[in-house]
Amino acid sequence: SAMSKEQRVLQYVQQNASRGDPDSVLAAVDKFGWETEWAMNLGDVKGAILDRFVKETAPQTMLELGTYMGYSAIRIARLLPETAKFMTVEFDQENAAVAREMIEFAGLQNRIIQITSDTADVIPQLKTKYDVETLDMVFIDHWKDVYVRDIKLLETNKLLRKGTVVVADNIIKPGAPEYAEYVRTCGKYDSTFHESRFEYSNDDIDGLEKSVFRG
Ligand SMILES: Cc1ncccc1-c1cc(O)c2nc[nH]c(=O)c2c1
Ligand SMILES: [Mg+2]
Repeated sequence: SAMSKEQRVLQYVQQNASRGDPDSVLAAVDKFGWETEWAMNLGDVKGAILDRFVKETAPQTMLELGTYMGYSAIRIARLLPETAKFMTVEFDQENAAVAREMIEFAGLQNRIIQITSDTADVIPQLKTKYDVETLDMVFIDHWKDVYVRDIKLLETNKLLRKGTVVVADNIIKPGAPEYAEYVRTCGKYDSTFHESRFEYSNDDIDGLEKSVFRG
């Protein structure tokens, strides 16, 4: 059967990037996104903002909700030390399969723990099954309608500590208004909005919310 868009991006990466070179993989995905087919990767513009947050935080324990094709997982993992523990969770099996190959091509499979499951099931298991004490950083980029559900799950499962940095994509497009309202008004976070551009767009606005847990 015909390839999916995600498989077309993976093929383009395998034919145009250098194996074991994460930056060349990111560049190939972004070139495809700008020039050939739009896809919901974080992208180069918002990606540069996330890079800065990851470098500033230097997390030893990191969680990503929403792997998709693995673009942001590669973006994050390329900045982490070998000793860091980084888990990424994806519900869709087909996307997870593409991500696994993309991450392997980038040579980062030893630095990323890929979990194919529902985040609502994984979050309560992180302490027992994945030996997590607390998280230093979280990147939320799965489905806007479950952002609030999942950050509350992180809270009730005692996975956040004073200073944990939670970053969320798509605050403007498609928009996560309930999430923005929650983190900005619940009193548990110091939250800032970082305006940017929607992925592979010169015109559309989007942005990342960065919320530091007060403990
Ligand atoms: C797909 C789409 N169409 C129009 C507007 C925005 C989106 C869009 C963009 C993203 O960055 C997404 N990230 C994670 N999960 C999503 O569902 C998602 C959806
Ligand atoms: Mg997104």
